[in-house]
Amino acid sequence: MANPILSLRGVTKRFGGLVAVNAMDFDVAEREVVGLLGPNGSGKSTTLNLVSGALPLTAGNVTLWGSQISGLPAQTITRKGVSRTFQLVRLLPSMNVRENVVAGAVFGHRRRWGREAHDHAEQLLERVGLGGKGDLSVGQLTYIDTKRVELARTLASDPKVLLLDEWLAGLNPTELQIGITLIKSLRDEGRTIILVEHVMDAIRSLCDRCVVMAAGTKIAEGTPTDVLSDKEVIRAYLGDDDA
Ligand SMILES: Nc1ncnc2c1ncn2[C@@H]1O[C@H](COP(=O)(O)OP(=O)(O)OP(=O)(O)O)[C@@H](O)[C@H]1O
Repeated sequence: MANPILSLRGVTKRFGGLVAVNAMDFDVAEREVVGLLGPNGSGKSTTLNLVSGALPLTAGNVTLWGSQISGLPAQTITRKGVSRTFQLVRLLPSMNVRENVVAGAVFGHRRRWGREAHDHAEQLLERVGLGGKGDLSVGQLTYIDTKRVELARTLASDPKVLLLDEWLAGLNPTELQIGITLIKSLRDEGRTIILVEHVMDAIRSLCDRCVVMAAGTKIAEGTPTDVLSDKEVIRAYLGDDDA
């Protein structure tokens, strides 16, 4: 791929005797939406953790615009423009919606304080469809709205590369459509997105390309239609007994 924004080469993570991520290689182009797929335990979240710097690599490297980011502290990687959401929404229940977003903004490449932080949080809330809800306590929010707060926090650092870890999981069909539209709009404003996702409708309508993992290893890469009809992918999802 010419000029990828993000590249993984030989990315490997061992936990004791377990190779959770095994020599993963793939590139992501600017403004591309790439789905990271695979059965439970195949190493998808760990791969996101290696890219975001939440976990150190055992081997290999990750580059952003050609310069190595693996090995840097997670906050530095965030400041360089790579930011992630978490599978379990991590909001602070003692803070209101706006304060939760401001708390997330502390790690951005530009730090903001006081009025500026407040106004920036309002813009982010507007951006994710929560305009006017900044004063609510997070306990008053619907499920999709907690996901929106999580997304607003992640957007606070204005990431070029956004890593979404099952951000659409648990949404009802109506919310899912809203969520898909929101992710598309983030791509349309110039962001590059890697998403770990199990919801096939979302994968088909969002992803330009998918990388499929099984037992830590990349087993397929291509368009959603191609990988979802790939024999090895089907076997990995169904398990050997059913193939
Ligand atoms: N901190 C850790 N210590 C030890 N083993 C871990 C750790 N994190 C993940 N693993 C193991 O690594 C493997 C890959 O896990 P990972 O969470 O990356 O898979 P996944 O594809 O994201 O799964 P899911 O779809 O269920 O979220 C699993 O066997 C898991 O038990």
